Amino acid sequence: MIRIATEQIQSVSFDGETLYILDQTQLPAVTQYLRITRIEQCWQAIKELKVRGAPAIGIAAAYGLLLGLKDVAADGFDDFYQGFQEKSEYLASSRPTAVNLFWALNRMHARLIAEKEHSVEALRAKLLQEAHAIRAEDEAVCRSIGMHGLTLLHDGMTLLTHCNAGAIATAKYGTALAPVYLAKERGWNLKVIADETRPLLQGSRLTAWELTEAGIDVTLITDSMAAYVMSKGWVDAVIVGCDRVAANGDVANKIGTYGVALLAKAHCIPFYVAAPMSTIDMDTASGDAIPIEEREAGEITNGFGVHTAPPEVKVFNPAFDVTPNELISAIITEQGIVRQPYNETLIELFKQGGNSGEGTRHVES
Ligand SMILES: CSC[C@H]1O[C@H](OP(=O)(O)O)[C@H](O)[C@@H]1O
Repeated sequence: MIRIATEQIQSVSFDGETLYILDQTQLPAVTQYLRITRIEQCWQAIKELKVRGAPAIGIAAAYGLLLGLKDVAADGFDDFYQGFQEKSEYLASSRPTAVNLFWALNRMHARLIAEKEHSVEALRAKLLQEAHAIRAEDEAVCRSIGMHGLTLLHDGMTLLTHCNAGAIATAKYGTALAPVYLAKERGWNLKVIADETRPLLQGSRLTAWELTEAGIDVTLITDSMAAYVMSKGWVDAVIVGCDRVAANGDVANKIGTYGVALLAKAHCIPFYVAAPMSTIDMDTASGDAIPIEEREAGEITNGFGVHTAPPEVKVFNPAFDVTPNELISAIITEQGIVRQPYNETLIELFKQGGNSGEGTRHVES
């Protein structure tokens, strides 16, 4: 195994010509970066979870759009805009649940419209600026989520998390794991219990890897052990990421999150969701309107190349589930922490200047 400090890792970066993506399907055994020069490669990397995690998907899509626009030979705005629409809608078809994909594409669209008086050459430069801004802001957003998250925690706590909402799912720090990284900076000793998170094992392959690399105390468990460790009193709080927060506070996150939330409720354990404002979708009223991605059967019947079920067996493989807002103790955002009633507190948050991308809805999930 190649051991490098996680702070050196950049899940997504762009040098103006090439998009570099940390291939998360190869972790933890191999740390390798994909060199992406075509929009089709970006689409495939998102679809196959080579780049994954709502913020990282949005950042990759913003850069992937720039790669696609290299194929758009346009002298005037109208031709360029048509090409932009086509490339944006193509990227929007890669995965349906993580709203950051659409938020990032909408934000690039808003910048294009705002700058429409400029030449096509200038527009390309301004869209590159916007994509870099999306990435740079995400790093600051995640650090701020970490700072706010720390106000809910104290030294010596043990947190249970599900899936991976860590540094590699974002520009840096992560969302759910941001408080863990900042706690280490502060000299605290937080412990993490990580669900392996079937079927794609983001917890064992990614969270356990990230935290081990960072020298943070992490214990890996199977998803089915979460109830037992809670019953033993070993979990002080649960903290997870999200892929889309509806306007009423319902949260779509990796499959299995809903069950963890029910377990936390049963054991009177706080259940926190770390959510960048870019993942809060005020256009979606409640969780039942969030599109849930269904993925191929092979991820379950022969995950990682090992046949563990008859190949002809029927399979249901939703990649996400929805945790009803009443199971969520608090939502941690970069602008602060909100609690029930979420249908009111989330609106207040955006009135304070949230970055929802509303009003620029151009690609729909
Ligand atoms: C910081 S977003 C992390 C979020 O995204 C993951 O989904 P996937 O691995 O399919 O991209 C998971 O739901 C995480 O909580």
